[in-house]
Amino acid sequence: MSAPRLQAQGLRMAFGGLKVTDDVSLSLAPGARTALIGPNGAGKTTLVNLLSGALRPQSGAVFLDGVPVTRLSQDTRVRAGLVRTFQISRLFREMTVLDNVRTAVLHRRGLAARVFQRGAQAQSVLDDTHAALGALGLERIARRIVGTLALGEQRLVEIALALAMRPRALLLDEPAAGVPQSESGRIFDAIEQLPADLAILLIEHDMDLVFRFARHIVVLAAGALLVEGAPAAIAANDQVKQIYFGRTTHASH
Ligand SMILES: Nc1ncnc2c1ncn2[C@@H]1O[C@H](COP(=O)(O)OP(=O)(O)OP(=O)(O)O)[C@@H](O)[C@H]1O
Repeated sequence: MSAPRLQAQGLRMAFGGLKVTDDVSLSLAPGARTALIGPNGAGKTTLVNLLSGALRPQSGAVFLDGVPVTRLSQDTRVRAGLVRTFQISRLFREMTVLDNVRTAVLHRRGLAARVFQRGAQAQSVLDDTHAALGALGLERIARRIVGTLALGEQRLVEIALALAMRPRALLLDEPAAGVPQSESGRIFDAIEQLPADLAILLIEHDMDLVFRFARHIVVLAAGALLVEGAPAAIAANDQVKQIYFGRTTHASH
């Protein structure tokens, strides 16, 4: 059997005495559509930081296609295909959508320093740029200045940037955060169009969006993996209702 696309094994992280990641293991196959949920403070962001390399675990390991990446920097992980988007915008607001995505393509190719030189116009760079824009339906606004776009469109550009890095595993950290509900559907329409083979781990608070997206759900509580499974099983799980929603469906007798 081939290795999982993305795997975490026994990750542990504590801040002071607080166990924020408590022996967490999870596995995403190619094409996974997995959501990571849990109440505020459950440790979701910390787990994504451990997977992406923003934090080093105190113990445990992260593997990409079976290769340990635990000791690699965030940037090296990105180049290996382990890519995240951010809750906070990292876009160049004064540049066009096209130039933002092109910069990401150049970065992946290690050509970032040459962004304003002729090499940047190389056809293959433009091809990759347009492929990422097209995948998110952004060709129409490619020449617009990012700072002038609606927030929902800016979030789509962030995903295009991540896609330009040619991810094998993509960590989507609240892709619709701060976006009006009227625009969040469009973001998830775009997410549904992402390459089928890509393994995606989504952190999302909106349960409608979680259940729309996920084929598998991982529930964290107090830093530990509480339960994981198919969406229907998670929705029916009393422990999840108790800990995540603070209630159960059991009638009291
Ligand atoms: N650098 C840090 N130093 C100390 N404590 C931290 C640090 N980062 C996170 N924590 C604590 O770890 C716990 C988990 O935080 P984390 O942000 O990972 O949870 P979360 O599930 O993403 O929460 P939310 O849904 O509110 O974003 C919280 O109690 C938080 O206060």
